Amino acid sequence: VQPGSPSPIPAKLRDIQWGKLNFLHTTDTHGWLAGHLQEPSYSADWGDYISLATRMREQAESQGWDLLVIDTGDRVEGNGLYDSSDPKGKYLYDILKQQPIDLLCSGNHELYKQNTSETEFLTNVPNFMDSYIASNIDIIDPNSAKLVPLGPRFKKFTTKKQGYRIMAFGFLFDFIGNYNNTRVQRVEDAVKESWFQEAIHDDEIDLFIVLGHVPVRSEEYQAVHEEIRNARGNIPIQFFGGHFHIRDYARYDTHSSGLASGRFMETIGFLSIDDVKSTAPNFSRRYIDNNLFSFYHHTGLNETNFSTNHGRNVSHMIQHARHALDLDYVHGCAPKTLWVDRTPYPSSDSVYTWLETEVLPQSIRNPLRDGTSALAVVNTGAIRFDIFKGPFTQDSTFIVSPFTSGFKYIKDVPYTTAKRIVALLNGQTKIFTASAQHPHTSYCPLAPPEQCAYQSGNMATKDRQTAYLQRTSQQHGQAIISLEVESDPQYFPGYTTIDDAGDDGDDTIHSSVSFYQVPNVIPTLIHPHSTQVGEEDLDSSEEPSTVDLVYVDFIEPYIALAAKFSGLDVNLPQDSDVYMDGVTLTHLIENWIKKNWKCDEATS
Ligand SMILES: O=c1ccn([C@@H]2O[C@H](COP(=O)(O)O)[C@@H](O)[C@H]2O)c(=O)[nH]1
Repeated sequence: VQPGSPSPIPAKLRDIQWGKLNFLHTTDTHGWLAGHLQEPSYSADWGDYISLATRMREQAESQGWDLLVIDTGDRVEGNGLYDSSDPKGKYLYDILKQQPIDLLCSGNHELYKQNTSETEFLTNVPNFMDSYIASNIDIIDPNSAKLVPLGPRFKKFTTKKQGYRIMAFGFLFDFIGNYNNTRVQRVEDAVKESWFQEAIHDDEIDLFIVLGHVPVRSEEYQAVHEEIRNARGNIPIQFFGGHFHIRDYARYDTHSSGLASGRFMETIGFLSIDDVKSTAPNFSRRYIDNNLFSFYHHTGLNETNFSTNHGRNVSHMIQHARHALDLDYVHGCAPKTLWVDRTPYPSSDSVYTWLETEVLPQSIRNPLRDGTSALAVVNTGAIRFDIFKGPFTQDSTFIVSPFTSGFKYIKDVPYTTAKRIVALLNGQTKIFTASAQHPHTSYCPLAPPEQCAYQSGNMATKDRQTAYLQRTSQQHGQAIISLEVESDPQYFPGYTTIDDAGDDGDDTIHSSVSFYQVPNVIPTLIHPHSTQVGEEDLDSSEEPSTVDLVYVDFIEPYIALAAKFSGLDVNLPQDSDVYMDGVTLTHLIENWIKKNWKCDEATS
């Protein structure tokens, strides 16, 4: 663990159930290799995870069983350890590669920017060699300028102890937001390729493993499942997924299942199959809270014999990197906790309400447009994490808002049209999220990813969810999107997952936390600033007739689409301009906090 990280709180735990074949799974770690320094439940770091995998592998192998380690992508963007260095990821890749990962693949965040995907290709793929699978991603090789596979399309191997013959694939969902130096083939098309058909017809296979940065309930995985089933009947298939940042476990049939292991190093997913070759293989899943209390419990070890030298050294590497990046530097102190979706929006504890009532009105400004009102539109997915009461550090800056998008604007838009654009972006028709042809699309580009799981309505135990949601919406006037289990004062709050195997998947027995729906975008009307020195800003209670429509440039394609539907005659990007040169949402938030959140006894 990192110095200063909080000790885990002892809790009642459910055991893991070992099988002859066992897996540890991470996904959507987004640079959180130091663990959570403000949350005891998730305070273990990548070094501790290395110790866990080593100890569990030792124990499995001593019984003649196998253990495989899997990661399903989005390892970058979302934490100071990755985002605050120059170049980004200066320390991350060396730390990541310390864990012997047996199978890994790319997420969408590895592909948003040219330099990220090129680093993936030139550094991370070689670090993991043939374990890195890219079944549907190509990249323009920066050396040859040729389009080549990002990594091998599949991996065939035999497990060390049981000798299971495995064929593994590694997919990315049908992502369309990648930079133009990469090509993502639709999964539904990739499975029709001859290399895939040959691979699934290989007779010398006991088990297929499909890993992917793909939600476990998705059209993409349905297509892979169907293709393998059609070719190979009842052969066991184990899927590992991610992207929606949720814990989830789907049973597709008696011989296949899919595990999703959360986000941000909160969860280490465990899965076992016993026995792959039997007529009725038994699958067992567990979502392990990422802390030493859980790790000691599941290995039967303790603080004197759990950590390996290698694990401890990696914790030191992380500590050194955090120190070099000055991640503990305090910019200010939050007077209270602000939540992404653990409180209704709008409300005084919502990070979005804080943004739209305080940060944006006081920070969005273009002196050249001082006489004009602005409607600032920020996508809710641009905010990645909660802000906890207390010190707001250099690390927190990137945890909350890691992206490098600036602000652009369309000038002099009729205010009614601007409001219509916002309404469309937030619309129930879901034209920007899902369509009639693809109601369960994995791509929902505006809101935080966990919201997409709820938007697509494609969750476990749907009937129970629906009944519950109807009841709670009536009670609270706003949709709550998680199920509550009985709350019990002897438990502290945390994940209480309901999946296709029931409600006993989490290792730690928690009391439940409610999650609420948030819109795709939040609009903030900013009244004109005075152009005269010393004059007060104009106070306008009246609605403006026109506004500058200001937005984070990441959402420009969706603004363009909504503008078209709203009858606004603009051609983007030609008709838009930079609103605040070189300023990102991250800068705005950091500067506002420096000015407004002083540390004193009450807040630090
Ligand atoms: O530059 C960016 C990139 C992404 N976003 C937001 O993030 C989600 C995707 O998050 P995942 O971790 O891949 O699930 C996307 O929907 C956007 O809302 C962003 O705002 N800016």
